[in-house]
Amino acid sequence: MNANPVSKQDQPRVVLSARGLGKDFSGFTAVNNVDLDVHHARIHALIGPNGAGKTTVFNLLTKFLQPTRGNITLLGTDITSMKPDRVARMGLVRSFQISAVFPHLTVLENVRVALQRPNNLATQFWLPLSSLDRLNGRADVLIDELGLTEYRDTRAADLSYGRKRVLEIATTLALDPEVLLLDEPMAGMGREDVKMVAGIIRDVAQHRAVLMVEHNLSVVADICDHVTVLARGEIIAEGDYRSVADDPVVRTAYMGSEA
Ligand SMILES: Nc1ncnc2c1ncn2[C@@H]1O[C@H](COP(=O)(O)OP(=O)(O)OP(=O)(O)O)[C@@H](O)[C@H]1O
Repeated sequence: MNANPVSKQDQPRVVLSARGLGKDFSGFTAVNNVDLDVHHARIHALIGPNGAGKTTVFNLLTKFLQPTRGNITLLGTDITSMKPDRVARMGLVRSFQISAVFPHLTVLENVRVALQRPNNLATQFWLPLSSLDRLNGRADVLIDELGLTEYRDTRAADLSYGRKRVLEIATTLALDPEVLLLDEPMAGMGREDVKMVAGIIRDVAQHRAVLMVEHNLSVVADICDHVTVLARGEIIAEGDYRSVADDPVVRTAYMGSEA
């Protein structure tokens, strides 16, 4: 598999897949028989009512949890028994709901710190910050890509909540992932921020796969190419948003919930 950006005309290729994925917690089956194919340059949503098993699936894919059953393949390699850090280095990176940015550093400094990691500078803490100047070029490209140029020298603490989330996505992209997992990227955001972050995710997905858990179904309808619906740990429907939203099985599963 190559890691080069692929133009939109190219056939979407599967970069992450799961087969027969399952997880039991002391006899309770939280996830069962989940098959998933995540494609390059597509946004794939994982939705479902509370307790459906979405977070557990994320934890299984990123290897924070070991599956009870099934297997997971990333870029053609079986990662079922791998440790999370190795999986992240292979290109499967998760952006956490709780922002992982340093509040007292500027946008530029935060992105530079994130860029140290793939450059193996992370252990060289004694280096002065100025020695990271050579990372400025790449940092600026990333900052520009995510629409943060005008906030380059703003401390993360002074950004709006939405921009903080974008900065957090920028630090995740510093690892140049092939697959980006976003855990409720719109959680707690106002309408304008939701619109802005949705646009950013769409841009980001031009060159990589995005799998996101999202409760905001209008965002899912707007930006997601493919939707998988989980209920009680199992897939009950999948397809484009319209087809799953019209599915009576999905409507029943969401009854009394947000749909
Ligand atoms: N470590 C655990 N031990 C026992 N049960 C667990 C554990 N983690 C999750 N569960 C159970 O597994 C089921 C699925 O939980 P999960 O958090 O994956 O759902 P979810 O779809 O992400 O829910 P939400 O939308 O509310 O975040 C729930 O019934 C939950 O209580």
